[in-house]
Order: sequence, then structure tokens, then C-alpha cells
Amino acid sequence: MFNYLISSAADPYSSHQQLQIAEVKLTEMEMQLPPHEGDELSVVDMHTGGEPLRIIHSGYPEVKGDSVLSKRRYVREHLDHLRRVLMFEPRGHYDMYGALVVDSELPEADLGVLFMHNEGYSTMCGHAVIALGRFAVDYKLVKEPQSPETQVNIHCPCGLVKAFVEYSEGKTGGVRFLSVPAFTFATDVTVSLERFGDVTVDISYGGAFYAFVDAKRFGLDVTTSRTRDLVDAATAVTNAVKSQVKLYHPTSDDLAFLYGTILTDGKDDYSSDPTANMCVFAEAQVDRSPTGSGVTARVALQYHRGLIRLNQTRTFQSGATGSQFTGRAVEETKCGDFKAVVVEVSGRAFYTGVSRFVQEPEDKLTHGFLLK
Ligand SMILES: O=C(O)[C@H]1NCC[C@@H]1O
Repeated sequence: MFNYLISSAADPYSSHQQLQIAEVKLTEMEMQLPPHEGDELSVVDMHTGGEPLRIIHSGYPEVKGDSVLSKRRYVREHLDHLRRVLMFEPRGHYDMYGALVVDSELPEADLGVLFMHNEGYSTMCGHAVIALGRFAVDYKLVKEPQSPETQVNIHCPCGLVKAFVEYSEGKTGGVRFLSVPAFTFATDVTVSLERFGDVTVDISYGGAFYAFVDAKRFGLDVTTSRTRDLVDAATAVTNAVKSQVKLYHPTSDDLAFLYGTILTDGKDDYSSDPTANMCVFAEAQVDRSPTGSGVTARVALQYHRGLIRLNQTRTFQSGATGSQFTGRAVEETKCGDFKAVVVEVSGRAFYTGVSRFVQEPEDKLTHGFLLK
């Protein structure tokens, strides 16, 4: 669908003549696809704070459905094999993350998007929105970019997210976005974990639901402990909350599920120092970034607890890579009966490459596999 845009903006920033000549040759070589059957799948790869984003812009069959949420149901039921092809090995890996660009039913949206990961399809993804904002401007999915910021309206399954992309002299930079209404679902909920006993968690929504626990409860530190230990603790919390707490979202049942658990350093009182967290989502997948939807949910929780005021900016640091996002509540609002806030999250994404994936029918591993 976006093929013509890709070729007209194959390298938005290249100006050196020799480099351009080299790229023409590369492009010719790339045109020679190896033996394969079926459509190629074309992607642009980026990362935000270390978290990968594979943006799929062509090669998918028609995604049916009259809304982004119904398209999410459609891909889950009819096209899930393609998620495995693109997210799993040998083309991806256990912690790969994807975004499929789709049409939106909202006239104000510049694009719609479906998020995918190792277990299925998310409803919100902040690191992806930060990357997609840049992508949309660089690949001309929005008309007439504006300086100093270009607005890109991204229709996510959770709703319309407004991204603002720094744009100056033809170059894109950092991105901030305004979340859908974010709210605290419940505080101080005690759940029983087989291995760790009773644990008290908070549950908050930032386009997806997360459980929050201080990592110290498990004798862990989000920045120095072994990733495997953090994943085990967070996964035990996720499983317990899923089986012991019924979630509810005022606008759609499709949004009412626990996406993951975020372990924190417990530094929720306002400070100008960064606070670290580690998000384990989907099937024990580890976010390398500070988690945009998690920052949204955590800011809503801190606001609900009276620990921060409107427009007080906090810095959130990934326990995995040390990368940072900032977050602040900018407006009070409602989501059904829940008191909610709109949260602004800022970060920066970078390009890592482009790929055209193919499949050969004789390849028994072409459909994807995962090593845990
Ligand atoms: O930034 C985020 O919101 C996401 N990153 C991976 C898990 C979440 O969807």
C-alpha cells in the first residue's frame, strides 16, 4: 500500500553523491529477490530506547474489519501465521516487536496501526508510537510537515494517540505523544503467588493494563538483578493477577486484559532524579525501553496517589538498557466512571535498517520458532 512512498523516500537524509551511487547499486541488488513463493513482506526496522520495532508497510493481505479494533480481531483469527513469520526466528527473535500499518476509520487519523509481539496483539505501545511518528513524517504518510513539530495522529487499538515529531530542516527528531485517558484501576490489591507468597500490587491503565510492584518485594533491583530473575518474578505476578483479578475497561471488552507487570525501584515520590522500571509483557517478553504505555500508566498511578501534580515532569529509565523517556500528566479527564489523566510521554527512536522477507515452501522452519 505504501510502496510508492518508500521508494520516493528510501533515504530521507542522504546527500553525499558517492553514497547515493553506492545506494543505487545496492538497490539494484536488492531488487533481485532470491527464489521464493508468495508475496514478499517489506519492513522498516527501528528501535526506541533499545526496544525493536519492525514496521510492516507492505505484503500483508487485506486486513478486513470496519474499525482498528475489529482489524485487530481479524489478524488474530486469520493472519496470525504472518505474525509468527515476522516476529519469530529465523527472521525475528523472542523479544521482537512489530507494528502493522493499516487504514483507520477515523477521519482525523493519519494512519492506523496494529501492534504485535511474541504472544499476540497489544492495544497500545508507546515506544512504537515514538518510532511511528518519525516514520510517518520521513516516509510521507503525512502531508506538509511543519517545523518545529509535525503532528501525526496514530489510531492505535486503544484509541487515537496524538504524536508530535520534532522537524527541522527536513530532519525528524524526538517525539512526544498524548495518551488516551489513563487511569488507576485498583491500588493495594493482594494476590497469592505460588512461589513468592502474597504480593500487593497496583493496577493501572495507559492504553493497556499493567500491574506494578516494587522489585524490592522480591529482593531484586531493576537495574542490577539478572534479567531472568526479574522476568520470573514479574511473570508470577502477571499470572496471579490474570487468574485472581477481573479487569474492566469502560469503552471495550477488547481492552480489558492484563498486558504485563512492571517492576519498579519504588521511587514514586516526585523527584527530578530518574526512576527506573522494567516491563515484562505478553509471554515473558522484556521491554528494553522504559515502556511508553507503562510510563503512561505509572504517571496515572502517581497522580492518583497525589505524588505528582499536573505538568510535573518525571524521567523514567529502563532497567534493561538505561534508556530514558519523560512523562507528565497534562490534563484531567474521565474514562467512564474512572478519574483519568492525559499523559504526555517523550522519547527518541532511530532507524536500524530495511528488509524484504520471503518464504520458500520447502523450508520447514519458515513459519517461525522461538527459543525460550
Ligand atoms: O512502550 C510501550 O508501551 C511498549 N513497549 C513494549 C511493550 C509496550 O507495548
